[in-house]
Parts: sequence; structure tokens; C-alpha cells
Amino acid sequence: MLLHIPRILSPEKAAEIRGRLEAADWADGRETVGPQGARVKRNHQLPDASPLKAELGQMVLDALQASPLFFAAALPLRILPPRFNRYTGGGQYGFHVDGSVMRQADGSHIRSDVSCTLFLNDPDDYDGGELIIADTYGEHEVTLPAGDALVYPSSSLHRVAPVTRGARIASFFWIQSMVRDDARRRMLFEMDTSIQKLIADGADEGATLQLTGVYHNLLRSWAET
Ligand SMILES: O=C(O)CCC(=O)C(=O)O
Ligand SMILES: [Fe+2]
Repeated sequence: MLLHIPRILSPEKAAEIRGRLEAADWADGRETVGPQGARVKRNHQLPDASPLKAELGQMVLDALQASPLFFAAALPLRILPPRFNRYTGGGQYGFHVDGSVMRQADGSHIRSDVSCTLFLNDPDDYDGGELIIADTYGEHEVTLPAGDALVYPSSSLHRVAPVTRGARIASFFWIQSMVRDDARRRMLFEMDTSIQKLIADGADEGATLQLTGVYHNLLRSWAET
């Protein structure tokens, strides 16, 4: 499931993070991928050991905590510390699939079920830079306003088109979901959003209670914790 999540960060918070990133020491993005990714990856990232990465990453995690839509869509169990990237001067990231199991600093591992790009500047600031995700319906091209995020299955082939003017700045990270299967996670998300709408529309209480029970019982049988 591809889902646009508006306003994870307010425009002010996104601007604050951008300001902090302006003076940052960027490293070659190829340092954090395997050989397959390195062949097609041409961008910059904050180094994993950078204190700024940890500080800004915590701001992103705090903002995610406050987003019920992100929670409903990703059903996060663990989130890898957010990273930050920048594409300029033709920088791009060719088609690749994200690593399936990622090692954390403490030696534990996270399975990537859901990938997320949180856009930190507006599409007017650059040309190109579309996040292009391939699925069975074809290719979806996405650029979003600063502060908005896209979640997409980590299993999908995706790429970032060359940035031919300006700079594209984003945070990106991976989530191990309580529900590993994308199709199940999508059904739960759709059920959750319809229940919320029925409740907001004042639907019959007994019926919404029963549906809420079905939601939780499905989650109970599918969730890994
Ligand atoms: O920059 C992006 O939007 C995505 C980056 C990406 O796909 C990755 O680093 O694996
Ligand atoms: Fe990726």
C-alpha cells in the first residue's frame, strides 16, 4: 500500500530541520548500501555516527508518535533511526529494493516491512527528484510538500529520479510492522479508517462496537509483538 501522510511535520518544524541540515557535513550515500544499491545510488547522507542525525532523527520519531494516520497505516513495531539524504546536481537513486533485514547500532536486527520518505523541502525548490514506485499497476511518481510523508512497501522496486535543479532533502527510514504482510496491513488500515468514519458520522453504536471487535481480533491473530 502506498499512502500519503500529510503534515507529519508542520512547515515550521520542517524549516527548522532544513536549517540545521544546511550546515551539516554530508557523506557519500553509497556508504550505507550493499553493492547492488551502490551501483545506482548517487546522493548524500548524514553519516550514521553524526550527532545531528541522532538529534534530528529523534524529532522525526516524536512527530511520528503524534500521527494516528501513520500508526494506523504502518502498525509499527520497531522503527530504524531516521536517516537524512540530499540529492543535487543530477543526483539520483536508480531502481533498487531495500535491504530486508537491517542491523542496528546495538547489534539487533529490524525486518523492513514499510519504507517511509518524509519530504523536508517543497517540490518548487527542485526539478526532478520524484520518488517512483513500481507495482503491478505500473509506476507511481510522487513528490510531496515539506513535512508530508509517503509510506510504501519495502518489498517494492523504487527509485528517485535525477534532481536537475536545486536540492531535494528528505528523511527516510524503515519500519518493522506488527503485521508483516502488506495485504493484511492494508485491510486493517481500510477497516480502521471506515470504523473511524462510521463513528464520526454517528453510526449505530452496537454495529461499530462489533466492527471494532473484528478489527482487534484480526489484529490479535496477525500481530507479532
Ligand atoms: O530518497 C528517497 O525518497 C528514498 C531513498 C531510498 O529509497 C533509500 O535510501 O533506500
Ligand atoms: Fe530505497
